[in-house]
Amino acid sequence: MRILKFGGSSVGTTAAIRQVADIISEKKKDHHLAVVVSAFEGVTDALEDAVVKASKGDEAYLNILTDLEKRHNNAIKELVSIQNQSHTLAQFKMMFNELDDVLHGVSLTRELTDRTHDFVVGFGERFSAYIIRQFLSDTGISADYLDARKVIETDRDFGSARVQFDKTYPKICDYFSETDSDSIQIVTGFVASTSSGESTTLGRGGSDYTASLISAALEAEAIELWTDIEGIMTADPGKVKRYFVIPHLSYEEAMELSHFGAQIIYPPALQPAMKENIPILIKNTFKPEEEGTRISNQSIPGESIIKGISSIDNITLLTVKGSGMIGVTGISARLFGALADAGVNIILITQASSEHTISLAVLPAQTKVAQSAIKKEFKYELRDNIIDEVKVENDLSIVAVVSDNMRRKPGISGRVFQALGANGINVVAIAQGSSERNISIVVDRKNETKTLNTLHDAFFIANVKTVNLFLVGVGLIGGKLLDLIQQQAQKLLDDYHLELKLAGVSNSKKFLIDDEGISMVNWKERMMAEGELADINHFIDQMSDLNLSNSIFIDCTASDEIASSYSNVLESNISIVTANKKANSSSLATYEKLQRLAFKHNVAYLYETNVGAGLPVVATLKEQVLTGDDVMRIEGVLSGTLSYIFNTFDGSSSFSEVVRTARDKGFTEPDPREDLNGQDVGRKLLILTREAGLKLEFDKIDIQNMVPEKARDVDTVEEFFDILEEHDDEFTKLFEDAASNNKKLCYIARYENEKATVQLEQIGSEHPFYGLDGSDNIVAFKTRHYQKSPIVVKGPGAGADVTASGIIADILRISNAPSFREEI
Ligand SMILES: NC(=O)C1=CN([C@@H]2O[C@H](COP(=O)(O)OP(=O)(O)OC[C@H]3O[C@@H](n4cnc5c(N)ncnc54)[C@H](OP(=O)(O)O)[C@@H]3O)[C@@H](O)[C@H]2O)C=CC1
Ligand SMILES: N[C@@H](CC=O)C(=O)O
Ligand code: NA
Repeated sequence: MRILKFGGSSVGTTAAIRQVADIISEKKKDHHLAVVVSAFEGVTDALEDAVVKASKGDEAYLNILTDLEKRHNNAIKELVSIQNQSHTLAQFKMMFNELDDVLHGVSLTRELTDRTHDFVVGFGERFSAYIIRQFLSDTGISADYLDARKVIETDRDFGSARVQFDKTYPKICDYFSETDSDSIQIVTGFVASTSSGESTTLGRGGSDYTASLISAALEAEAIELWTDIEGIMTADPGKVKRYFVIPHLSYEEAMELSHFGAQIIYPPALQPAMKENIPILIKNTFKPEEEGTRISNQSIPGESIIKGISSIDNITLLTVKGSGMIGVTGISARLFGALADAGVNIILITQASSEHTISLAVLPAQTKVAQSAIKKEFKYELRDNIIDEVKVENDLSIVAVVSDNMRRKPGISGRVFQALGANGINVVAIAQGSSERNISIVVDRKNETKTLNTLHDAFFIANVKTVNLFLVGVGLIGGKLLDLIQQQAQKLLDDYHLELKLAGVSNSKKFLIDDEGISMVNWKERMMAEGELADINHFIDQMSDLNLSNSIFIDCTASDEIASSYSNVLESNISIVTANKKANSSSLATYEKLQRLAFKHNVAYLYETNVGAGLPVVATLKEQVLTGDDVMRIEGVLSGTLSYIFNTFDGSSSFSEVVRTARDKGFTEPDPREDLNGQDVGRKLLILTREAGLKLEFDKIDIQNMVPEKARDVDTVEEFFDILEEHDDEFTKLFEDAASNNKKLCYIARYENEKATVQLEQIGSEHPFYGLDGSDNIVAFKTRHYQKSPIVVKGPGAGADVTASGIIADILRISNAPSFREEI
């Protein structure tokens, strides 16, 4: 025998009922069936509303009745064959008159007892079971109507009646043994009766309870709960986009998950079935081909470590704390006793092993009651300061990670907290049941969704991890970055399960933020059409309000304004990758503050492309310093532009033409004067000295400016080029002077003995920088460990490709930084 139960939404429309009939006719080929049905969707609520209105003398209850009668009559007309319609309508009319009479009585007496209430709200199931039975018979499926009041007996505690198992089970067995086993019993869910035949109801999860009781009595092979969702999900689909259906859960896991918010089943209702080890299947009426979720004690091979992640959106944390609690027996007994007496439902408890604090989570509606119960119980301890005030923290959520498979398995909680830490999520409290089946984490309510997504990504490793990119500046470098990401997208997805999603984008005119993602192809059209006027503060506000896990802010501008907003980004627990050197080359205080903020908020602040574009210059130096080495000298050609210019300029074309070519090749700053005036190189040298642990300010660097005086203050780059042309001869002369000495020109940055200089030099063939080619950068670090032969990094140090790939490398460093994706 298999028990099928169809919930309200599965019988909500006549189309749905036809679907139910199809499922039954399919199932009956292989199994003996009994079918429990709920009231049509919304009917129980309408009955409740009607009886409450009637009890207040509100005549509107009559309208509700009329609507209910119409709805059921229409269903009969649509579903029941012509020859059986008048009979069914007549039977239905009799039931309906009974309801009408009771409500009329309630409206006259203005009195609503629990007993009457139970009687009225149970009509919905009687209506639906009756109609469905008739419909099935008409479609050739032999079916009987069973009013469960005949077989399920409860006590007389109307409103919250308890099932009398010793009476109920024999009644069910007797009834079924006497019925024709070829005929399917269509059973009213939710309703029961007392020994003297008065109607009662089974409370929350009522129809599940009916199915569960019948299955336990008949020792059924399984229960199928047919509903409008595909099963129990790994997480709430409203909060986690990449949820999926959990194929299998143990009874205990199902209970843990539903305790923490996954309200698909109501475990107490399924207790009779669980006790008998009867498997429970959750299936979708509208997608019967889907596997659904199976709840049983037999696990399936290859199950994931974590089964599901659920949450309670709004809780209050009460903390009782005080030195007087240490070593004193009976404190917690008194605390929980007092709360139980006050009817407070405690969702989570955590106690420090020092016994100094006990924290407990309750629903906000119970905060006041809980607080005053505690105050009353510990009146004297509070007066004598043995116990401090009861601390109340509002606007918190509990997120629970649930699985049997994490029992006795080390590393799970490590993985949980590593993932949370990597996303800047602060943990307010933690509890783990000794069953090790559940790790519960209390977080700020604003972080609930982020926490769910972070943990979901961290554990369901077969799934893809999404990194949300917020890109400001989509010129040469930013544009190339988007191109390269697109080119790499499939590989990153296939090999690393990594999706780089553009969640925000801005240029100097507009910005657009969309957590669903922005196409990297037509971002511009969309941003210009839908975006808001560019405003970095609004951009950052919206980005942090979204609070997406794995967010990275990328700066591909050369703007001071954007650079000065980094602290806001880091304070929002969002990592930064920047090609813009302005922040790191501003005051030392700012540089140090940003490092501190990144550390404090446990996010990354990476800027490899600040020096030598994609070349591993910053990382090399950083690692050297971390190992305890001291930097004695930094020397290098740090400008791709200037390297290109002086490697190419041989007098055959004019200097200004060579500069234009460098610009066209994408080597220069947005304004090439920043290269020629030495500022860009100065910034890079400054950044390197700071990475080396030296405390330098920009104005301490002696920089040779090669921009002709007249060209320094003109407004546009074109005007600059015009003036530069007028000075071509001066540069030709510089070249010729060097050539006559058998030397070449080289613009060198150097730090040694507390002196920092950036200047044009003549170097001979013996110099290690002499052989530089194209836009090559070279940097040599002479350190305590590398004195004789310095560490040298060399290669193309400017251009869109190398810079964009350097930015991607930083993004990947952040994305893969935590090792929680490795299978334990
Ligand atoms: N070229 C190279 O080889 C290397 C460059 N870099 C650095 O990369 C950065 C970008 O250079 P590049 O791509 O050539 O510059 P571009 O001038 O081509 O692009 C700059 C982008 O920033 C946008 N922008 C400017 N100000 C703002 C603002 N306030 N708010 C929002 N967006 C703004 C511009 O908007 P709009 O499109 O509206 O003008 C443009 O999209 C620079 O900091 C540079 O130093 C680093 C290493 C190597
Ligand atoms: N303009 C710069 C670009 C890299 O930072 C250069 O030429 O090196
Ligand atoms: Na670099």
